Amino acid sequence: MSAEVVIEGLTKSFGKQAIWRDVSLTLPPGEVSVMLGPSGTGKSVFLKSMIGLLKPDRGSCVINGVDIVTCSEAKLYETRKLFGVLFQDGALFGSMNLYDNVAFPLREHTKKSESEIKRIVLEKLDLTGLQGAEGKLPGEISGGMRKRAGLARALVLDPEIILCDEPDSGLDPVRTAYLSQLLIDLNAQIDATILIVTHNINLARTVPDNLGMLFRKELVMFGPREVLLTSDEPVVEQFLNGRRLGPIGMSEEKDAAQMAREQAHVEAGHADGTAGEDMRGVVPQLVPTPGLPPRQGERRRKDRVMKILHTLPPVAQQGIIASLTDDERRHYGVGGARTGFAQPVAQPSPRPRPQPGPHDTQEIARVPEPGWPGGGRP
Ligand SMILES: Nc1ncnc2c1ncn2[C@@H]1O[C@H](COP(=O)(O)OP(=O)(O)OP(=O)(O)O)[C@@H](O)[C@H]1O
Repeated sequence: MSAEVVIEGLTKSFGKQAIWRDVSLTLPPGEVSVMLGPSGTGKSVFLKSMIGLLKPDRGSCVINGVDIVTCSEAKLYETRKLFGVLFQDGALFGSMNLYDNVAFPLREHTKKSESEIKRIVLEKLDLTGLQGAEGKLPGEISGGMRKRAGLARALVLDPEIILCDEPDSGLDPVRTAYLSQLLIDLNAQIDATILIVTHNINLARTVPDNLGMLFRKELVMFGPREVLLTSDEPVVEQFLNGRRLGPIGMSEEKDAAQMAREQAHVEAGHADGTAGEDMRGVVPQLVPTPGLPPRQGERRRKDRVMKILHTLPPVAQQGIIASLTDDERRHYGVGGARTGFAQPVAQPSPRPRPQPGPHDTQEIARVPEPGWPGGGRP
């Protein structure tokens, strides 16, 4: 089960400090989205605003027909039950073992019997790879296990929407890779709408269907992963490449003079702190572990993205088409037969900026019809 989240004109400030303004985006049902942004751009504030823990100044956030910005306390309480939230530190109670931590929302919010609670808790611990660890205290387990326990607890009320605040923070790259796979597997199993806030470039490049970025108190972009992964937008490019060179500074945005000085420094042959490779391009997205069902959100996303394909920059279109199977290409009426596995989109250098205006009509998808080849369509 999954819900759509429609956010329009959301604006938040604390006193005179504006955090972000006029944020509008839709989290499509059952799809995985990632929100990027330098530290302090208000990503956590955004998540808290989505569940009504913080009150935005204006705008709306509509879930199943309920605007959580303006609804009554009672409606807000009801709507919050649709959410499972993984906080940065797992937010576990230190004095409770994992079993009791995971059981907590069920004991608080439902009238389920202890035997029913046991069944659910053990199922969620199993789902997150924590079987056998139920007797441990949070202080006795690793950071990765704490994250997974936080995720198990976020799942017990069968959420339609899962929010994850920096699920990778404090984890090594290998544990982060496992966690990324876990999120995709969970999405395949429960079809929840997922929003992940992260700084992790690898996770951002391989996990989500959609990517967004907050910067300069605004939502710079939000859209299909292929659009941001191939974007020329300086702040997106800088962030996804983890470069010093670009508009994002150490504490805040840079001024033009500082950017020009840094550009000259790099042009003079000095390193800018990265391995030097250009990480732009559409890399293959993670798929569910073999044996799990296909992601319904991914299937729906293909239909959705192919309908808007002609509105996207050509290089993003190319990335989307490259990821389709031959059957899918025939179904959507795009491109020729597939010659190999989806390749990262090669970027000519220097890369021309996407031009507004009509795109190659060969690459424009027709609206999909019912009757998906090979079945399995929701
Ligand atoms: N309850 C609050 N009252 C006042 N200011 C707050 C409150 N919560 C957050 N802020 C401010 O809002 C800004 C954004 O904070 P937030 O934690 O959302 O950033 P972030 O993008 O998640 O950062 P990071 O990536 O470092 O976790 C910060 O300047 C912070 O001090």
